[in-house]
Amino acid sequence: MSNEADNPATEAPGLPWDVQDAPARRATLTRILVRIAREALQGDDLESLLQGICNCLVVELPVPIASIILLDEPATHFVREVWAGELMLDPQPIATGWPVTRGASGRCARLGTPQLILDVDDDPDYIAGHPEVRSEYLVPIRHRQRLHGVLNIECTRPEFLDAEACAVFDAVADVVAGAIHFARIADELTEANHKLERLSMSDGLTGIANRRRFDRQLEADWARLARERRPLALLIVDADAFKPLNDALGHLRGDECLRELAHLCGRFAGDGDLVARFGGEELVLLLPGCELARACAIAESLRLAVADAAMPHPASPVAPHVTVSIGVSACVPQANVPPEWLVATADRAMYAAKQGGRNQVRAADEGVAASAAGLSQEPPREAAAPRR
Ligand SMILES: Nc1nc2c(ncn2[C@@H]2O[C@H](COP(=O)(O)OP(=O)(O)OP(=O)(O)O)[C@@H](O)[C@H]2O)c(=O)[nH]1
Repeated sequence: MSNEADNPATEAPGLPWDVQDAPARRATLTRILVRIAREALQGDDLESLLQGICNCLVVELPVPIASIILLDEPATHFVREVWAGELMLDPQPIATGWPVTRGASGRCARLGTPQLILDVDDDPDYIAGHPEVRSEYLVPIRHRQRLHGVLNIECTRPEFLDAEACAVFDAVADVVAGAIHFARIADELTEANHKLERLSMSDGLTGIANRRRFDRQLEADWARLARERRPLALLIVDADAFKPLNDALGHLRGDECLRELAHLCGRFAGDGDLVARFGGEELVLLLPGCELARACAIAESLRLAVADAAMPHPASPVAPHVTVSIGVSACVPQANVPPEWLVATADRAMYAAKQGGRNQVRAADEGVAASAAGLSQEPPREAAAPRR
């Protein structure tokens, strides 16, 4: 439920309404329509737009309560109410979900037709919201086939709800329906954009981050850790003899193997770390705050975990199961060195692991063995050229 504390409508109940003065009535109703159309076109967001419409109705007409009650998607419950005026009913029921089996508003939603109640005392479904209300008009807010809610107008003067006034409220409900429809389209577009953004950052085969996401994360972590003067480590994990695996067992089995490798890598990534598919059969782990010795230990544990998974590889020159070669690099980033330095050095280490016979971990800096901790943690002033 929504109502602004400083809502002008609550201070200005309906203006005098002369039933005899037809031209004046018509002028007022026309003015309302124009104002409401303007509100619908210019509202910043749906909530303030609906509030503006309710305020307008209460300020201009002998209407102590005007509300717009919105339905959930299957149209079985009212879930939100925007109102103006002097509502004396506890707003809580709507906030917790008001079924359409209750009240005159519920009847309007169920039947999908306007409900004109000329004497609220005679209506078995009417639930009092204000002691002076004598009549009520409820209009479904519908855009094409979709029912969005109900416009509720409560009056102190029964004669006010004549055919002309009801026709104006029907038009108001149409304007509200259009505004809700376009606001929901805008919400759906925003959601679709977020989904696209997520998709454009993930790898379709394995579901982990893709190269684009890795590049962004590397750049961001590099800049942040340069400021914090903390290390950043990178593991490049390359499946051994993957072409022979594909040739022997088929590409689908190769795909499955990549998914399993991605899953295994994920087991070694903590909060703030990133596992990504770098390309082809190469995966990467980016480990902010991690020094070379610890990164090498993680790489060794990962290598053993892959061996333990015992994925069959009948064509491997290394073992009867799938194995990986891992290159590790780590440094305290420097702002004047590009982050590609980390990739290039880890890549060279991975290449050294391949040259050394595969199924092993090598650390950066001339392919020194993984167990050799305490390597230089400072990147050179100029980035080494990437291998590819
Ligand atoms: N099934 C499958 N295979 C892929 C995918 N991406 C790349 N590959 C294959 O991975 C293989 C990589 O082969 P190479 O670069 O020659 O390396 P390798 O056979 O793994 O040999 P080493 O790396 O030297 O151990 C190629 O045959 C690619 O077709 C993928 O998404 N699915």
